[in-house]
Amino acid sequence: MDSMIGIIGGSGLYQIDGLEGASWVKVSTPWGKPSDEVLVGRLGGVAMAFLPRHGRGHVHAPSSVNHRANIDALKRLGCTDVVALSAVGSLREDYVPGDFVVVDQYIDRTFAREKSFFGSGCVAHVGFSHPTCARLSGHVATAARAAGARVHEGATYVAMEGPQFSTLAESRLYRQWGADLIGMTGMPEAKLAREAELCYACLAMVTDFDCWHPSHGAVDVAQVLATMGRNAGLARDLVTRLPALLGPTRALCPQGCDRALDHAIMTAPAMRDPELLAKLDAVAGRVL
Ligand SMILES: CSC[C@H]1O[C@H](OP(=O)(O)O)[C@H](O)[C@@H]1O
Ligand SMILES: Nc1ncnc2[nH]cnc12
Repeated sequence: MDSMIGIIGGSGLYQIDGLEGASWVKVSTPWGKPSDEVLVGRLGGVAMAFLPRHGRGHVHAPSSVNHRANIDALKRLGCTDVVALSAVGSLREDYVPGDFVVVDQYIDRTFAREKSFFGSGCVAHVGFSHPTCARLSGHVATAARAAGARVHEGATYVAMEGPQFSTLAESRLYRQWGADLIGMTGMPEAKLAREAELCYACLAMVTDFDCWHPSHGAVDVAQVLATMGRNAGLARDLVTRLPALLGPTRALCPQGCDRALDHAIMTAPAMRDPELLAKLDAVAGRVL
């Protein structure tokens, strides 16, 4: 199968450079509008698609990002792999602003978002014990190191609703839970990518110490933007290294991300809602 790499850019990363034949493409989805048009092109012989999560100019708040439309649009364009870039606060002493961290677990504290493509009329339960793709995450770590970043592999990301930053009590609680990083957008993006059978990896860029650290002031947007400003070049550089690592064609995912729906759908074929099935054409067409 041909590879196509989708990149979701987070706060401070609203475009990438170097795509050959690049153009912004409007993608319609049955789930509404994606955050923006998608920048589609090729790099090193591999197709790539870039979508800024908050839209160019940062117009969508964390709770109003249409993650279903974003993931559907990338799947519909033919993406096989999705790399999500995210600004995060660190909940650990040893993950400092400027570090890059490959996420491998999540705690979902969001509550005001659509979290599934499925529902009444077509019920599905995908496995999610390992929410990211280990193969893709490995390539992302390699690319980030090659670009010169300090990289940590394996971290738990707590996704909060926002848009306000956390209270001190919450920040301390998340540390006690064993969370390493905090952000507002990792969920339900990762859940939806799994439902859409996409290999998904998240590279988090530490911008601050949230508010728990006794020797650092509480996070504010100025801090996040200042760190992102220093890191955006690194982020763009590592993205250009991914095609050579993934290659133009791709073997089946060893972890089965690309077959997540094989045994997930519960609703009897005769009882499925044709309207919902039509909306699931890109996400679940393989098994419906
Ligand atoms: C500008 S700080 C809060 C904002 O930054 C992060 O966004 P993203 O994950 O898209 O990089 C965080 O989740 C909040 O949305
Ligand atoms: N401290 C923090 N909390 C939530 N989201 C963030 N994004 C960047 N820093 C953050």
